[in-house]
Amino acid sequence: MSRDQVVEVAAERPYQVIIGHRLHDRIPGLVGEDARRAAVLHPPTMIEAAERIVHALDVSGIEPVRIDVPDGEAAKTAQVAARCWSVLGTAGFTRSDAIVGLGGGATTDLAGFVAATWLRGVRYVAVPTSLLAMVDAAVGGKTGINTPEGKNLVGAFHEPAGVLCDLDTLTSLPLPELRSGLAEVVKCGFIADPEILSLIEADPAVAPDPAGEVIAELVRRAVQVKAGVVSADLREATSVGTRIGREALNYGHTFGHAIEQHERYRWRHGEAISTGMVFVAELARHAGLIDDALAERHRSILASLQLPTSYRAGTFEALRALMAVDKKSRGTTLRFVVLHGLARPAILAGPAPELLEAAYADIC
Ligand SMILES: NC(=O)c1ccc[n+]([C@@H]2O[C@H](COP(=O)([O-])OP(=O)(O)OC[C@H]3O[C@@H](n4cnc5c(N)ncnc54)[C@H](O)[C@@H]3O)[C@@H](O)[C@H]2O)c1
Ligand SMILES: O=C(O)C(=O)C[C@@H](O)[C@H](O)[C@H](O)COP(=O)(O)O
Ligand SMILES: [Zn+2]
Repeated sequence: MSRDQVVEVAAERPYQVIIGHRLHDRIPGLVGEDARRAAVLHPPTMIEAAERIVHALDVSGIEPVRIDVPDGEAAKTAQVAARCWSVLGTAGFTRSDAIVGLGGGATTDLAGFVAATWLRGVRYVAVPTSLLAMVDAAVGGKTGINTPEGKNLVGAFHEPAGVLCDLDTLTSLPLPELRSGLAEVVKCGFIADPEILSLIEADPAVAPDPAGEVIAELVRRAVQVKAGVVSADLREATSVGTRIGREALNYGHTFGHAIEQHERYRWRHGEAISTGMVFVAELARHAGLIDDALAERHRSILASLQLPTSYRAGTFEALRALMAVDKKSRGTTLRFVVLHGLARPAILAGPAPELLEAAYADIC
């Protein structure tokens, strides 16, 4: 892709997702004219990119404050958020100052949360560096941290001022992380844009190539799906009966989040969501909502990307308990995002235990 692509997000505060190359110079502009300081939160893997951003801020007359956070899921804790607040307080961050989140989805979730909570909300710029963060985590304003009881249980909706997806950064991303990001891309294919599935099925081996044309098209399409959904239902408030808004983006996540926590975050998010999508496809098949071919398409496309499609037997009770704290639950009723057909997401509330057990047996 030679030119930058721009996807507009028309939520409460409209902003752009820019997908392209060498985008870091745009950060000072997004941080805003009023900002005197900007904090750059990043994991150890992103130190060189962080230094470049720090330099760009500095020459623009914005005082940079670099905040090193732990890698991956270890960043999404109350303790790490509290350390960030402490740095901001010591540096005298005011409401006109800004936060930049540079890294994978774990970092952008934390950075967005710190921006949402510092002084009840300051400007936030997302600079996702993993495929998963570009296509999903950095777009849409869901920010948050985990608690010992579950995934993403504390958070806020806080939209970024802009999102910069610099495809050049994907060249250093390890292949398993690229594959993990593709799970969320496949999710967008099943819930809204089947052309994504066709593009991957045409040649699954080229999909994760960070320098390829296909990945650029997949990023654009997945961001477009996410932008469309969050523009219509930012706060995940549209859900009447089986009608569904933002909850559609949670496809595969009820079971997937339970796996992540059960595995103490040793599975990547996309890997857990991959198995979660196969589980929920089997659930929909047993409920008579989709046919065998559509359920099988989940397995085949995810397996072709070398993503997991199964899980250990003998863990259902533990996973069932973890699913109970999913944000889609109401009282004691589990609610799953299912398909009623390709690109027709809906809610299945309170499926019978036999259906859940049959779907679990299918993935063991
Ligand atoms: N807020 C949302 O809407 C949303 C959506 C999807 C996922 N998420 C969250 O995102 C997280 C998963 O994101 P992730 O898969 O990016 O995981 P991650 O942030 O843990 O990043 C994965 C690994 O890749 C490394 N990395 C990132 N960019 C790199 C690069 N360019 N080069 C080399 N290494 C790089 C990271 O340091 C880390 O080790 C989960 O916590 C998930 O819950 C949030
Ligand atoms: O943006 C959304 O909405 C999503 O559900 C996207 C998911 O891919 C993402 O993993 C999100 O963090 C899950 O949110 P949660 O509300 O289930 O914690
Ligand atoms: Zn996800």
